[in-house]
Amino acid sequence: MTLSIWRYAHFTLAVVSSLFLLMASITGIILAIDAVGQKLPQYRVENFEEITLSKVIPAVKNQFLEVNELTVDHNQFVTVKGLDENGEEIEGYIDANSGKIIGKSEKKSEFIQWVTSLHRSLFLHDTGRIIIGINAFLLFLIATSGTILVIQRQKGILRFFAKIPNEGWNQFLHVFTGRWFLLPILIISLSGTYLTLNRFKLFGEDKQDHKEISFPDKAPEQFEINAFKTFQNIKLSEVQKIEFPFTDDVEELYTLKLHDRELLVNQFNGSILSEIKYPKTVLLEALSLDLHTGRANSIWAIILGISSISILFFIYSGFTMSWRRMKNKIKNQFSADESNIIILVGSENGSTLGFANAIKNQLVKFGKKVFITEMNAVKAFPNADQLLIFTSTHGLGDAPSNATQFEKLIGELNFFKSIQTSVVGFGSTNYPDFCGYAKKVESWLQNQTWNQTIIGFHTVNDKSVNEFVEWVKSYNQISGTELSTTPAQYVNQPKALQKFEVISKTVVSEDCQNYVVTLKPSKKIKFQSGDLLAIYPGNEGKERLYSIGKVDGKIQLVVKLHESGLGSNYLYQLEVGSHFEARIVENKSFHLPNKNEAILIANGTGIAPFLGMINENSKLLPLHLYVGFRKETPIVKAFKYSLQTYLLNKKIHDFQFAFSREGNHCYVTQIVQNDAEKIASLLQNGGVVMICGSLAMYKDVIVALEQICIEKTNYNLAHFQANGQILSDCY
Ligand SMILES: Cc1cc2nc3c(=O)[nH]c(=O)nc-3n(C[C@H](O)[C@H](O)[C@H](O)COP(=O)(O)O)c2cc1C
Repeated sequence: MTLSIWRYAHFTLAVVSSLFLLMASITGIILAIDAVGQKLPQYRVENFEEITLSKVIPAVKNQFLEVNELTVDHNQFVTVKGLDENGEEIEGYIDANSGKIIGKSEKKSEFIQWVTSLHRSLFLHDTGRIIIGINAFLLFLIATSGTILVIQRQKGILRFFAKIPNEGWNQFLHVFTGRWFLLPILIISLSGTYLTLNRFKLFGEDKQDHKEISFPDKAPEQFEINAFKTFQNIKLSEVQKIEFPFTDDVEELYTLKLHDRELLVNQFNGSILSEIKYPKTVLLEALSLDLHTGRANSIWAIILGISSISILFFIYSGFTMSWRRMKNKIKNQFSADESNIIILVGSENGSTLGFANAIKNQLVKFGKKVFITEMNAVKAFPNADQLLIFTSTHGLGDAPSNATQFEKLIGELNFFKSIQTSVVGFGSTNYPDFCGYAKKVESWLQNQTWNQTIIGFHTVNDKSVNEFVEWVKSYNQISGTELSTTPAQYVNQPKALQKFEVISKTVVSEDCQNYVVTLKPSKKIKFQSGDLLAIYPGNEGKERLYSIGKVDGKIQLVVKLHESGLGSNYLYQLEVGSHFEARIVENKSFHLPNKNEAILIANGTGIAPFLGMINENSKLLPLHLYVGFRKETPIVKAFKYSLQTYLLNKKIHDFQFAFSREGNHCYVTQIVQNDAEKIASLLQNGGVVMICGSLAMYKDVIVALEQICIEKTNYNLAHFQANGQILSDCY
């Protein structure tokens, strides 16, 4: 809970100030580069730190007819203003040892002036300065709340720089840069805030005036300037500016503006006539300017520039993470009180909620009354029969922030009837206590009188969809539901889409609603038969997946046109030659193992990946295809025709068709059963069985295979499943 408060604070502050921070970072990078660039022409003298005014002032006076002022800038370059021997006005950098001009003083370019003005005040004068000042302070708060989040995440200040487990590129980037750039960002934000406050004199101004000086009527004797004690004691490095006396009038003085004080010095004997010390606010302002602009030190200027770049990274990675978190929201079609299945979710960053939502949506489609909520909202749901708990682990074996109250609440509640439960732990083996919190949840449930565990504790490492599908399969078996066991169904984050061209498409008939569509990716991409093509029809963000057969390097899909099918209608209405966007989803668990004999079992459109696998079988592995259709329609005849060609090329060893409405009047399960001996020996010799098509067919085939295993091998089907010899992609 506390974590959430800091996270909300961090996020809200970032949202409020992001546009300003974006502008301030980009202009800050430019100004940092300028600050480094300014130091490149070297007008700084070697002995800058040692040389005193008793050397510099006579040297300068020697070179010019008249000297008005001498300034020393933050680059330690000395500029003189005055008149040359010809009485011409002159302004330039000098060598402080000789007083000679060594370079022309240059004004800042218009571009840099423009950027500076945007950075400081958004061209809005005082109003702009206030806005920028507020944002500098917000940056300070963001950095502070971010530090607290890193400390909480790393479990203590002492572990601040401990290894960051890999939780995705964005999170890694955010935490990594956060730890290294925290200090410069705090300095940038505090100095920026101070400069604004000081500009509006919010710290008061206790600047003194010089005291009244009484001058003699007659000018005293002129001593040698290099003998002035005052000038001998002041180094050039202490000076900001020297204003020279205009004439040899007795009231004309040297005004020495040093870093910490201002002196009025007698031009005849060097005595100090008045001295005022600058107030602390002025000293702090100079320090803030040095720290905020990097003007005094090029290494610091480079650090400031890199820190500004890091702020851009923060904005990008922070918003990407938050978007992912928010994307997986809780939405319910049924109320808590009317629902029979309750899904409780413990999730910090939203990925577990993504898995839970995928299950909820499917169960609702199958007509179940399901309610999904966070674990902290657990209660004695009046109509609940089943409690599915999906939880991640955070900290070091701790609860995610929306599950922190669960232990207390579950200890207090009673359903007064038996409730079926199943716990799935989401975690990462990068952490010492893998799924530690989920394990605790499982043990708390075991202590409840009402608990009836229906599936043993399952874990999912690193958001692995394949591991999650194992739980889905167990759930399907126990509950009799037909939730999708296609891993890609649970992939949470759609990646960048690619363009595909429609190369050819067959037409459907009254007899046959299946059609074949061939596609070519616009750019070269890697894919293979058994992968999936995800399409997004109707711009509604809905995803539809189709099994790919790679035939002659192109994507071949076999699709059944459903009357109100979103995906099948979308693909069917695409013209040959037109383009559309989709993405390939790698489906490693349904790739043809490239050294084994294989039995391929399909019904209907499930033939698609197998046609591709056979086409690609350049190693001439012995492949046996069993496929079921209703009737021998023209499209099925075309499949048969190409299979006969593959037979001649030895790309397939044999194939059998089952027709449920004509011919041999049987289902594919039956032709599988007929070949029990062959299947048993293939499995015992390490071969694989791949199944693609409807879930109903899958269930029947699995029963048939179970029987074959028991009767004809020394093992049950689970043995071959565990060996990775039974692969499926059914829907
Ligand atoms: C700060 C932090 C601490 C974590 N601690 C653990 C842990 O102790 N044990 C574990 O198995 N996984 C740990 N994880 C991994 C997460 O549980 C895992 O990535 C999970 O899939 C995240 O789910 P969520 O996005 O729903 O929060 C941690 C992750 C983070 C970011």
